[in-house]
Formats: sequence, structure tokens, C-alpha cells
Amino acid sequence: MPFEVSSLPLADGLIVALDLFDVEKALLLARRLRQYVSWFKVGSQLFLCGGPKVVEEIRSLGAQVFLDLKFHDIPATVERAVRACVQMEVGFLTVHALGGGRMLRAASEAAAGSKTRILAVTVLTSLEEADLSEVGLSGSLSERVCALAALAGDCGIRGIVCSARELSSLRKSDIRPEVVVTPGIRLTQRKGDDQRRTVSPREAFALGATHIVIGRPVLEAEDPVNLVRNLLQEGSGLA
Ligand SMILES: O=C(O)c1cc(=O)[nH]c(=O)n1[C@@H]1O[C@H](COP(=O)(O)O)[C@@H](O)[C@H]1O
Repeated sequence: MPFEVSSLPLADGLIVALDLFDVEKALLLARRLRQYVSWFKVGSQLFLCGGPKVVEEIRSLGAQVFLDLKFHDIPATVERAVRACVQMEVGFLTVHALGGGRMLRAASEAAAGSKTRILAVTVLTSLEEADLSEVGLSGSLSERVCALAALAGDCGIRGIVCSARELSSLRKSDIRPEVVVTPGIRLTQRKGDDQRRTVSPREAFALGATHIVIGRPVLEAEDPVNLVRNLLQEGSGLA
């Protein structure tokens, strides 16, 4: 029920992105955060350094893995890539909705009956409305996100990734993804940030996110465990 303000236990709604080159450091951080966090995101950076073993190590902590490899290819290639990822028993796996309906359906079918839920990435949180025309997309950001979320749903994909900024538009439509993951989460402004559509944790949940993804604010914190603990205690909408 993504559009009811979440009362999810914190550990279920918070995803920490382990965007690091150093596999040992990533695993150490996951171990330290595990008491508060039950989801860790492994993106291309960490996966290229640590491979399937890093996924296995995180799962051995009893945590869930969001494998964020954002596949965007022809349907047959994506179907095989998804089948390979499913073997690792990851909880979430991303594909780009812009890969089109046949690709999305191939991804959905390849994960059917497994523990892996496919998430369709709509419009990256690093893009702003002015960037859309550069890649040949017309209309507003909200329109594009809603259209891509609808396409994903039509293709059997029940989870999406978008900025929480589009969730009020999505709520007005009849699109109801079961999982709504929102990156671009910021506690304070970061200098030179590549993210463009940022939202605070509290706002994201109030707007209907089921999960938030936080990377650098945690990774760059002097004490990441303390930051996560404070995030929970200070009421981010998570607890
Ligand atoms: O699919 C994602 O996770 C994703 C989609 C998106 O639109 N924007 C986005 O930032 N992400 C990921 O979410 C994480 C955000 O990290 P920080 O910007 O460091 O908090 C990164 O690992 C991104 O790859």
C-alpha cells in the first residue's frame, strides 16, 4: 500500500547503498549497520569489485540485497542476465523502464516464481525536466515517470524506482506499484551533488515511498552508524 504513510519498521524501509570500491570496507559497514538496516544495495561499482561473493556475504548477515545493475538491453540479453541474478537470490533487481515493454516483460518472466522482485527505474533522480529533451523525451517529468510506471505495471513489474517528488502525481493516477523505491535522499544539501530531485527521508515516506535509498550521506558520515541511528530516533518517517 505505497500511498498510505508508511508505518514500516525502519529496517524494512531503509536501503543503504554500498557504493564503494573496497569490498572489505563495504562488508564491514554492512556488519556495523546490520542492527538497524535490513537492506543493502549493491550497485555496479561494488559488484564489479566483489562479484556474486559480495552478495553472498551480505545475505549471510541475514540482510536482503538490492542488486542495482540497471539492465537496459535487448529482451533476450536482459532475460538471461535476470536469470543469472535470480540465482543469487537477491531481493530487488533493477532494469531501465526505457528498455521498453518487450524487455520489461522478458525481465518479469525471467524472475517469475523466484525470490527476486524486479524494479523498473523510471527517470533517474539525477535528471531534471530540462534534461528530458536532450534524450528525446517530451512532456513533464511527472508525465514521463507515470507513463513508465504504467508500462512497467502492464508488463508484470510491480516495483518502481523514481524520485519521491513524482509520487503525488502517481497517486492521482490509477497506477499502484506495490514497491516504490526512492533514491535522491538528502538530509542536508551536498556541495556539487549530481542528484537533482532530492527529498528528505520524512518527506519521501509521507509522499508514499515504501523504501528510500541513501548512499553518500551515510558513506561520507564521520560515524555512519550514528547517522543511521539518529535518522531513526529523530523521526524520519521511517520509525
Ligand atoms: O536505481 C537506483 O538505485 C537509483 C536510481 C535513481 O534514479 N537514482 C539513484 O541515485 N539511484 C541509486 O541510488 C543511490 C543514491 O546514492 P546517493 O546519491 O549517494 O545517496 C546510487 O547508488 C544510485 O545509483
